[in-house]
Amino acid sequence: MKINLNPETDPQSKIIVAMDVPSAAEAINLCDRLPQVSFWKVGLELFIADGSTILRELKARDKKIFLDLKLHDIPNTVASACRVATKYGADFLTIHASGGSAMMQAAQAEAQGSSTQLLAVSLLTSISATELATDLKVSLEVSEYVSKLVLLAKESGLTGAVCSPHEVKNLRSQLGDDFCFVTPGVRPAGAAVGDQSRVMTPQEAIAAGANYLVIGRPIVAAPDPVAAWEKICQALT
Ligand SMILES: O=C(O)c1cc(=O)[nH]c(=O)n1[C@@H]1O[C@H](COP(=O)(O)O)[C@@H](O)[C@H]1O
Repeated sequence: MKINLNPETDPQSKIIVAMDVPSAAEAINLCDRLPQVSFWKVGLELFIADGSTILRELKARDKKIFLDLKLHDIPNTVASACRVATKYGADFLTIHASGGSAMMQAAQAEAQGSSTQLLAVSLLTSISATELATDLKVSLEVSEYVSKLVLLAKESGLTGAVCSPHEVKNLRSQLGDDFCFVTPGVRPAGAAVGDQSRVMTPQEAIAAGANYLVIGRPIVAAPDPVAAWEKICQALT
């Protein structure tokens, strides 16, 4: 486990591009079209299709890797999965905070001493305040619920979390500068929001205190991914 707080000032280094494509061949093509991207996220679709291939290729290209497996199971199962997943040498690996403290502690015990930092996923950025209340039957406000999950992650020994940019400012003031916040739910002005609910622009997310932004479709599904990437970088400088 290391605390990856991204002290670099270069705004490009704060963007993690989500490789949400169905095969290693497509992922490698994307990676080679965007050599400026230093940090890539491998999610469930790609990992299930071709996980070990793409992780090996990203390592060979000296890229940073966010392995987004969102593990959520009983403590023993998640700990065992973490033991195996950390062998890939990714920089970040996700588990769900809602799995509870015992699960997070067991996972952290496995990640400790590896080069992989665990991130606790709080409330998915696709979930709106209405869904939280009506579908999930949670009576707390979104910000309060996310705070509780992130504080539980910190108490369980984790040093980073995933949440929407909307919750970062408040959490940053509670947890200080030593905690790593990674925020999906990022949309450049005018981009399609799609299935995301709690979104902000890249500039707003950085201003709110995010260490890293996760951006997928606004780059990967753009007609010209290189132009989309450059436009986002320009907006951040
Ligand atoms: O853990 C994540 O990365 C994640 C957590 C979350 O709450 N919301 C969320 O969108 N993500 C991921 O971030 C990426 C966002 O992609 P776009 O909505 O296309 O920008 C996807 O790969 C999601 O799986």
